[in-house]
Amino acid sequence: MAATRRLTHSVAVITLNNPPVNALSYSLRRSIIKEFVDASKDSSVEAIVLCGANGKFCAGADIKEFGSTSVDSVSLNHINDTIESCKKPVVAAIEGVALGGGLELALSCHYRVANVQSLVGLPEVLIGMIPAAGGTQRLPRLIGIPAALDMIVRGRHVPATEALQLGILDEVVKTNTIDAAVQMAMKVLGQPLENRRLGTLPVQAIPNVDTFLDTAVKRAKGQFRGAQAPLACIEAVKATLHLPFLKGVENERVLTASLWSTGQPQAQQYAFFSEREVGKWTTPSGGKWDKVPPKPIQTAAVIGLGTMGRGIVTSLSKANIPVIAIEQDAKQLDQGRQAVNALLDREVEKLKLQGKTSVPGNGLGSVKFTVDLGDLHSVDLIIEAVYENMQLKKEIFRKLSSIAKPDAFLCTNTSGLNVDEIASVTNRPQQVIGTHFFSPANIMRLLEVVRGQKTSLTTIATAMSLGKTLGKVAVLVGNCPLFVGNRMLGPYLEQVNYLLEEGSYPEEIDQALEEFGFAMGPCRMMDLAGLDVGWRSRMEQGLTGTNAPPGAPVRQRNGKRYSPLADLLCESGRFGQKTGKGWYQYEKAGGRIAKPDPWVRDFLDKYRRTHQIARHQANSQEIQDRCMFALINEGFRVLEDSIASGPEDIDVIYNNGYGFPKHRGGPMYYAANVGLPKVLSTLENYSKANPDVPSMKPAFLLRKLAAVGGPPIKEWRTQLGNTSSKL
Ligand SMILES: CC/C=C\CC(=O)SCCNC(=O)CCNC(=O)[C@H](O)C(C)(C)COP(=O)(O)OP(=O)(O)OC[C@H]1O[C@@H](n2cnc3c(N)ncnc32)[C@H](O)[C@@H]1OP(=O)(O)O
Repeated sequence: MAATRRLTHSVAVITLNNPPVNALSYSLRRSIIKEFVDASKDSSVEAIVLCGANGKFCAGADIKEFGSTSVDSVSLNHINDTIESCKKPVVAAIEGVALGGGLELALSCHYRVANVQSLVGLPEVLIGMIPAAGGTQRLPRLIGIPAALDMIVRGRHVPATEALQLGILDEVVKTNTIDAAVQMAMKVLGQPLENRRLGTLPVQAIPNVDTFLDTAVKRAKGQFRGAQAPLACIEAVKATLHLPFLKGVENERVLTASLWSTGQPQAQQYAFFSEREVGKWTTPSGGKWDKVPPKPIQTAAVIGLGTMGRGIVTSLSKANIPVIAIEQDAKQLDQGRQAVNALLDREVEKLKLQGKTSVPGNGLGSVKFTVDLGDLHSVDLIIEAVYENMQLKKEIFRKLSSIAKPDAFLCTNTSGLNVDEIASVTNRPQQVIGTHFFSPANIMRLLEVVRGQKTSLTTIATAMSLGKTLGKVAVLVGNCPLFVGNRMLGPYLEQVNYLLEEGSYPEEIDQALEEFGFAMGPCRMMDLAGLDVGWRSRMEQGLTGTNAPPGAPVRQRNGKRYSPLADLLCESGRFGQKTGKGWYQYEKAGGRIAKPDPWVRDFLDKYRRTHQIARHQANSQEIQDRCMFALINEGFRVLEDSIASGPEDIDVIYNNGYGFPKHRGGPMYYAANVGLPKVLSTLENYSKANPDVPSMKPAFLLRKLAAVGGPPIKEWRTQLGNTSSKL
């Protein structure tokens, strides 16, 4: 971890070296300032270039050091001020990334030259912080308030070509970035530096700035639901209008301290590192992510071009993997082709915006559409994405056994069916694995990789590596009904139904959980997913419809409480958005604007009267507690069953697949934060009052952890002890 210095002509080239991303750790910062001060004093040096080792400029402050004391004696602000005030020209040579403190360092240089492939940005907001080394003060002075605010509040990684247009960069080159920076440094020798010192410049005035900022605050409140960092970012940028530079930087410090006291940065940083940890999978048999090499996937196929299949084809093509897309007849193939082509056209537009049009074939893998399964004989990996029907899936896997080449991997995109049962009909169960994509599959980041009993380590490694190639966060889970995410959703939605029965209306429940921070409340989510999906499954399980036990009480099944509300809605043709009616009404079938429906209120009121249920209108806190604690309790059971290997895995699944607010870290991190004894006692109270709701009976592991005072989440794994692992 050091900065090194060499001389090229009369230019000192200082290289940041702290693998893997040259994060600005305390020791790197110390070394930078030493090399920089030496270079500025050295009379043989006329100019200075700052660059990063291993093709990366710098990914910012070392996040691992946040919260630790005694590392602030060489602050990044001090380095930046020293660089900016240097009398010799300083040029940043940006390769790979210049993010967070990395871009702030570059902004304090007098010039910036970047490689065309590089990305710049101030993504601190994504880890619950604001840029606090002058970034909120220098960037608006360079590119104006609107463009700076957009970058800072969204934490966007901006491609070099766009950064050049915005005025962040002075030059973009295809190769030899450091040489180009040295050339730039020599070219500007002798030119005045005053107007290159961003901290000394005024910020450009914009008309109606107050209205503009108020709108930004309103938008951020709506979009980020309870996350404080986006609001603090706006506050920090606003300061450029009325505070001199140094006061603005001091304000950054105050805002950072105040953010830290909310606990949100800690939660988001936990989420950041958890996403990286889940890639480092292990299995009880000794399989490990860095010991088992994945097989390269050069070609892939997707069977079924419904909503999921279309997204998966697009995702593979985006990753430049040639895909064969299969449907069962010409009509459905044609519909699928049109839908996929529309999605791919949008991807091309995005690539154009990123200046990547020069990549051969636009950087997208080719897609061949066919109805002939025989075309799959030479592909490396096949993803079946037909609808959730075990018999249909088995029929396809039987056929694939004889068609696919012997070493091809067979994946099933199921949201909860038994992967072992599907694998059992093939001649290669060791090469069968579940790949549970989330809709829309070309956008959603989560991939649950479901390991069957016979799935080989190579198959796991290959599926996990494919997830990474597709830009997803892949989490290895065990095989049980509904896996992790959907299994936990069961008790959560059960509570939603009970709250509706007891007297809450859909919009009240959604409001409470959206206030909690969920991207979408559960009733809107059910409407979006389609209420008929659960209804069919309940019919198959014999809980409702013609298979239901004759004479069963309406609100009980097998001695447990049961809510028939969603069944009744489906029986009256209300399947959600697709039919224009569900828990809400929509402007048309397929419409997206949810409006409270008087019909639903009337239906719920009548239902309560029929079943003589006294109305209990739960407040937001009760709604949040019951739904969240039901979800968390099932999370503990998932851990007990070793379906997920740790709480981080569950949190990553919920943050990336279910719209859980990242500023709360994830459901299990939230539980640790609330305090496990409190979660336990709330569940115990509910359970005592409602013995017919077994999902709320506190999980054994929750009791065990609460009994030792609720240790920090990092220690939970050691408490898991010997479980019969499904991983
Ligand atoms: C006064 C305060 C001043 C400044 C504030 C800041 O600068 S806050 C930090 C702002 N920067 C960021 O938020 C960037 C975070 N990193 C990323 O977005 C990605 O890691 C990156 C750089 C785009 C690289 O992505 P890639 O997919 O290539 O790799 P991966 O994410 O797996 O990261 C590789 C390993 O590097 C570790 N790491 C990344 N960034 C940091 C960081 N800033 N500090 C510490 N460590 C970092 C990451 O955890 C990975 O570690 P590993 O042990 O290999 O899992």
